[in-house]
Amino acid sequence: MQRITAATAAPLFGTDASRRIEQAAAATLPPHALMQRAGLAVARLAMAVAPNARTIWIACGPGNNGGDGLEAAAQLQGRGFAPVVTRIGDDTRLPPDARASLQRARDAGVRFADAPPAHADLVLDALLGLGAARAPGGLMADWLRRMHAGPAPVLSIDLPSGLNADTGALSLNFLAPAAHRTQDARRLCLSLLTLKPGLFTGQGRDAAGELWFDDLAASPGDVPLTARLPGAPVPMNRRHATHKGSYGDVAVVGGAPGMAGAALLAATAALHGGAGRVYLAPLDAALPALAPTQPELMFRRPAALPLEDLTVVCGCGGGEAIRDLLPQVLGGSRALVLDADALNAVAADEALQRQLAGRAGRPTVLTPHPLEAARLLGTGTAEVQADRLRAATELAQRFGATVVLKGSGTIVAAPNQTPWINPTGNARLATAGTGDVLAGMIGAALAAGHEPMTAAWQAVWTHGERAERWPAHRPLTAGALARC
Ligand SMILES: NC(=O)C1=CN([C@@H]2O[C@H](COP(=O)(O)OP(=O)(O)OC[C@H]3O[C@@H](n4cnc5c(N)ncnc54)[C@H](OP(=O)(O)O)[C@@H]3O)[C@@H](O)[C@H]2O)[C@@H](O)CC1
Ligand SMILES: Nc1ncnc2c1ncn2[C@@H]1O[C@H](COP(=O)(O)OP(=O)(O)O)[C@@H](O)[C@H]1O
Ligand SMILES: [K+]
Repeated sequence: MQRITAATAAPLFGTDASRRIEQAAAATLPPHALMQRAGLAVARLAMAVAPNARTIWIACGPGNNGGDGLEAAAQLQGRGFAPVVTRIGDDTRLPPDARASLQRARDAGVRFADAPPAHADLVLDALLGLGAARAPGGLMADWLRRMHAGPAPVLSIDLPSGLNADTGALSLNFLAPAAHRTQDARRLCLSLLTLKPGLFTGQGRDAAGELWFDDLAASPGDVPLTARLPGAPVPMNRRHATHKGSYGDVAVVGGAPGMAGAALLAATAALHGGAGRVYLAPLDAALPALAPTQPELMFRRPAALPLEDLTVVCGCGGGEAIRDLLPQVLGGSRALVLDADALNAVAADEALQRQLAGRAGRPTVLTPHPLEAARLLGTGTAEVQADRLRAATELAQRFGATVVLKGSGTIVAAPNQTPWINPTGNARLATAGTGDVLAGMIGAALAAGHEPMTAAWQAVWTHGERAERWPAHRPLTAGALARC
């Protein structure tokens, strides 16, 4: 069993892939062995979380997720704990593994109750796992809301019940409204057999909490991955015999009147991200040609940039004015990061879309937030958020570019490659300008010579990790994030 952290590199398997792995593993093992391993893993983690627990409420559902809970109940009872099991479902329809575990729990003397105990020191959510087919309702919904509103830690078995393993969409939102979050009890999830993408994106991170993994000693074999966790980037090795030209030139094009700050943030981030030289080409011609707090930045007119030598970060604070420059930028830039207003302009113009797709082969990274992604796909934000992996992959395929779909569990996708899901970052990043900082950081990584997917995930990982390291009592600003 291992704790999953930001530094964990691991394959992720969606529902179908996880089921294939489970079937292959079960075929080589004695009957019920996998569920016994699952129950033991759950019991071990439960004992570590609440070693002095007097009452452990285990809420079991009608399928094999419930079976894992029953197996854990038997294990805990045998170790001197006092689990109380409440169950939903019809005994005659229990799958064989779960039925065997029900018998073991009964044989061990586990207490079964019709209603949850009035007080529990730990709760195990074994209601639904991979088989969640619709939103929990009735008694199941009541129990889920009750366990997540209470003071006891909640350990979800395999998945928080109702969380879609593929998308991270939560069919019953049992999370307290954001303003009440300081009162949340500890939340944990022990993912079994495989790690699932939905745990890392959408509502998955909030629903799961602290994440643990046990592979039940089963190998994924040759089942294709659905996505990956990247692990921590290895810092770039700067050789002594290098110079500023070795780390590439970034030019930021953006900053229409009233929005100069966005371009300045991106340029600052590119500089602090290690670019050899950074140019700032504001769209507001009235701007002074110097940023006094950032004298390293060199100001140029957009038309004077030698695009074919540059990594261009385009769009930050670009407003409407960016549209007229896009044909040149798309056609000429050696490497390109398209953000914000540049993405909106592309979304509104089919000629620009064709030009963007025509860059295939030249490094290109698009950094939409969900609304920008929705505009590019011609759909709505809710549809994008309902399946972030699919939205990012579809955009990457459509435009032949690397796509960074921002938000909790940022997705990095590229044509015909397994997507990455970024595990770092938090809601302190929900402040104006942090996206501009990310675009600048990706620009610096591209300019240093990383291929686009690597440049993107490394910058996204680092950007999120900076927010996690930021002291809890100090608000994070985009300017500070750019200078970390
Ligand atoms: N076999 C093994 O050895 C191992 C199995 N493992 C474990 O098995 C889990 C997968 O088990 P599973 O396939 O039985 O699915 P599960 O999540 O229990 O749910 C299916 C049941 O729920 C029902 N149902 C669905 N939605 C509902 C709703 N909203 N409200 C009410 N009911 C609802 C659905 O009914 P139906 O849709 O048919 O009406 C069906 O009865 C996996 O996540 C892992 O924990 C692993 O530990 C490895 C070892
Ligand atoms: N709740 C959150 N959890 C993790 N990352 C977040 C969260 N909110 C925002 N971010 C990150 O902050 C950045 C915001 O970018 P964006 O929406 O473009 O903002 P802006 O346009 O103000 O710069 C993205 O990298 C996004 O992934
Ligand atoms: K569960």
